[in-house]
Amino acid sequence: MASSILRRFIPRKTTWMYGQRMMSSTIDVSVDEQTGIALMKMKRKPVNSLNLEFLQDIRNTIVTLEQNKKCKGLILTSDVPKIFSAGIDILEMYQPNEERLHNFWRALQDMWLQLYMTPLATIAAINGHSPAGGCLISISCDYRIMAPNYTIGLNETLLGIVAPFWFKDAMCNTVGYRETEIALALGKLYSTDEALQKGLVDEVVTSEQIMEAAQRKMLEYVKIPNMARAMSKQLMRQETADKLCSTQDSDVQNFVNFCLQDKVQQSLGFYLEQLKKRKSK
Ligand SMILES: CCCCCCCCCC/C=C\CC(=O)SCCNC(=O)CCNC(=O)[C@H](O)C(C)(C)COP(=O)(O)OP(=O)(O)OC[C@H]1O[C@@H](n2cnc3c(N)ncnc32)[C@H](O)[C@@H]1OP(=O)(O)O
Repeated sequence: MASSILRRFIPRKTTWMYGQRMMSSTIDVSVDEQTGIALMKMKRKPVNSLNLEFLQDIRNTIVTLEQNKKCKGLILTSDVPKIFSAGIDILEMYQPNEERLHNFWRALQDMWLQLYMTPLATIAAINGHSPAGGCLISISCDYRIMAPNYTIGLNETLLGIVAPFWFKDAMCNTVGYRETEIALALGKLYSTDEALQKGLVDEVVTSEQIMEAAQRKMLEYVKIPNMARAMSKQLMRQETADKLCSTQDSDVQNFVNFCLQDKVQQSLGFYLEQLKKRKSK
């Protein structure tokens, strides 16, 4: 179902398959062939930040699962305690190599298109903080369950950068225009309870219960006739995905030009320093 545009790029082969288990250095995947449910655990320490290779691994894994006739649903979670994903690896944007910067953004676009449009049912079990790119992964799933006392949101403006239009579109599709407008301007990181109240997540359960809750909800999804469920998702999402598909090259160029600006580099450097200082306090 994912359009042929989404399949233009052959992902790197860094994921190994052993029976129903797939492994890479940053991802652990198992598939329960009885239920048709796959579990993907992100494990890029220390904070599951999204660098080029990790993004390629995530996409590669989704493609492989889509090709597995027995797999119908995918639960995405983190193996890193208290952090779902810290979003983009800021070191990819700070003092970058220009060619790698191009490839990095392309990999982010491709991962997003694959996840957003996958015919698999997807549930994010958000068992830790989920800022920026972590929030994007969450809102690209069909359903979100979050554990208490964490934060989630598109906080890009706090770093002196801007969420691209497709982050904005995915957010708008989840919480609506006005809430997105406020969230983006303020770089708002929602607490779990606020996120539930605004519809950014669908359910809150304790960390101990989150996997069971995700499995339970996923069984509901995979019970629905596959094609009808996948086509209803396409109906809701294709327009948003097409907007990026038709402008991928210019979006890469805009991102690269934006990142290379002195002001943006200064902001990123300052933000990285703050992160380190916060740690030493
Ligand atoms: C015309 C317009 C064109 C369009 C332009 C587009 C512009 C770009 C758009 C970019 C889109 C998305 C952006 C992002 O995703 S940016 C990333 C945003 N993420 C964050 O702000 C999260 C920052 N991190 C934290 O808040 C915390 O680390 C945490 C996740 C809450 C975890 O806290 P912790 O106390 O458990 O761990 P901490 O000690 O802070 O971190 C451990 C080490 O990890 C480093 N680190 C944390 N986050 C990142 C990251 N995102 N990238 C790289 N490195 C990160 C941190 O510095 C520590 O490192 P060290 O051990 O000190 O070396």
